[in-house]
Amino acid sequence: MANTERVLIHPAVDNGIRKGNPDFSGGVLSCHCASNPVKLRVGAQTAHNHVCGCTKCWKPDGAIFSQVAVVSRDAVEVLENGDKLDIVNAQAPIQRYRCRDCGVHMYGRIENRDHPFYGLDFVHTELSAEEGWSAPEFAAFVSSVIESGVDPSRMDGIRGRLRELGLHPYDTLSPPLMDAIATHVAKQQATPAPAGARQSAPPPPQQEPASTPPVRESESMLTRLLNKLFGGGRQ
Ligand SMILES: N[C@@H](CCC(=O)N[C@@H](CS)C(=O)NCC(=O)O)C(=O)O
Ligand SMILES: [Zn+2]
Repeated sequence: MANTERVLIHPAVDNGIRKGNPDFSGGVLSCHCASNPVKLRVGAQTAHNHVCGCTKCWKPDGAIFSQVAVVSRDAVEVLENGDKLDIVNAQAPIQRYRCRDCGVHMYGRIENRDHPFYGLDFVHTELSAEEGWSAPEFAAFVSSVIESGVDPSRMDGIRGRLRELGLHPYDTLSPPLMDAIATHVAKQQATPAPAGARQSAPPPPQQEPASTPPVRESESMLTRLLNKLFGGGRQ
């Protein structure tokens, strides 16, 4: 059993996860500036809150993970000091708006209408004083923390701590979100499913190795899907 003592994930979850309030209807997020903070109204409850280990999502000082949720873009409104916002990377699938003074990311927006998550903005609800925001449900892009400098030898402890907290660790997104993405991409491409995939029952065991899809082919399909969604140059 890996030692999960002193493994810090994110301040919002390290002391246990607070339940969300289903009747909660939003609040105001502020950046970390002591004067003239950027303020953002998020006028609805968030969904799919999770911790993310990727290098792109904003993390508070000392945290290995970010905490990030989605909300309809219609519910997001910059209230004050919006002139301090810069886009971190205008080419990224998610355009993250950051306060140029304190570095806090206020929201991430997708402008590509073909993206499966178009219409949803990404927000860090810990930036709000209100309580009742949807609780984090899982951990995404866990292996990616290594890209931020975490020693690979710590991964068992980190995954163990996430499980203790009830945040199942995934190296991309959770299965429901990956399924939603794949469904969107399949509809967009209108690719006819292979005959075997259309069967409702599993096909009988194959005798001929040649009838199994070649590994390289299925790898490249997955790679194309991941690149389309998250950008980057996966091989
Ligand atoms: N291993 C990469 C993963 C980056 C990644 O794909 N992040 C996901 C989760 S936030 C994404 O949707 N990225 C799109 C973007 O950053 O615009 C990293 O850590 O930088
Ligand atoms: Zn992320």
